[in-house]
Amino acid sequence: MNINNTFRTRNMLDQKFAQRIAKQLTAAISDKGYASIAFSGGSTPKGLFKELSNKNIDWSKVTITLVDDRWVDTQNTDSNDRLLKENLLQNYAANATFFSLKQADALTEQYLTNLTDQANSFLPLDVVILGMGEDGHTASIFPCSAQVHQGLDENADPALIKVVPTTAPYERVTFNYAALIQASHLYLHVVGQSKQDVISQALANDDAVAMPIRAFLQNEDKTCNIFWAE
Ligand SMILES: O=C(O)[C@H](O)[C@@H](O)[C@H](O)[C@H](O)COP(=O)(O)O
Repeated sequence: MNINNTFRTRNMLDQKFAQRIAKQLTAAISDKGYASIAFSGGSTPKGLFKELSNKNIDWSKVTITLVDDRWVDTQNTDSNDRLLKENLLQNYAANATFFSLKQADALTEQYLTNLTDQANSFLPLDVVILGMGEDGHTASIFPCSAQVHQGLDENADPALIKVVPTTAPYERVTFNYAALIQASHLYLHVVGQSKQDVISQALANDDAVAMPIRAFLQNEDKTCNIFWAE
């Protein structure tokens, strides 16, 4: 099931979304003593990051990570790691623990096994914020990649996997569907009319391999909250 939260402006969306997330992280901390959240990269979430960084919650109890990252140096302007450090891990949120997906130079199976083992210390995530490309990819589960079935496998163990898209640059590291769908609070954050049209296309049939976002929007047991502004 999907709940649509539509806003007149991106700034209003960012403000309301940051309030909602801060409340849910605080509730998780009071419930179990800690909280974990995974953000998407790309251009959409920058305003949200800035709003959230100024929320005065107990960030020292929060682990922040990414749903995916490009396998580039963390100083590269295309690095989601860099995007998060420059825009979210500032102000109050600087006190959070950041779990980077780029912790080595070589992207090997052993690295991914070790990274998954480390991530298991904070899985399942309390909050996951997905983005979406025009092709219906989400995280780095790309329809064009040879790893799309692996990424969408609902029977897989929650894991971080390697994906090599053919329609986007860089090798990627991404949490798989099995890890992301376990989130207590699942969101899709998109802006602009073209993304709204992609969502309509995604809801028109159930072929998740063609549009991986479908696996999240059409999961019968998990509500996906769509936050959208023009
Ligand atoms: O690393 C990434 O690029 C993201 O995690 C990816 O899934 C992103 O959310 C979409 O591609 C939307 O990107 P925009 O916000 O730039 O449209």
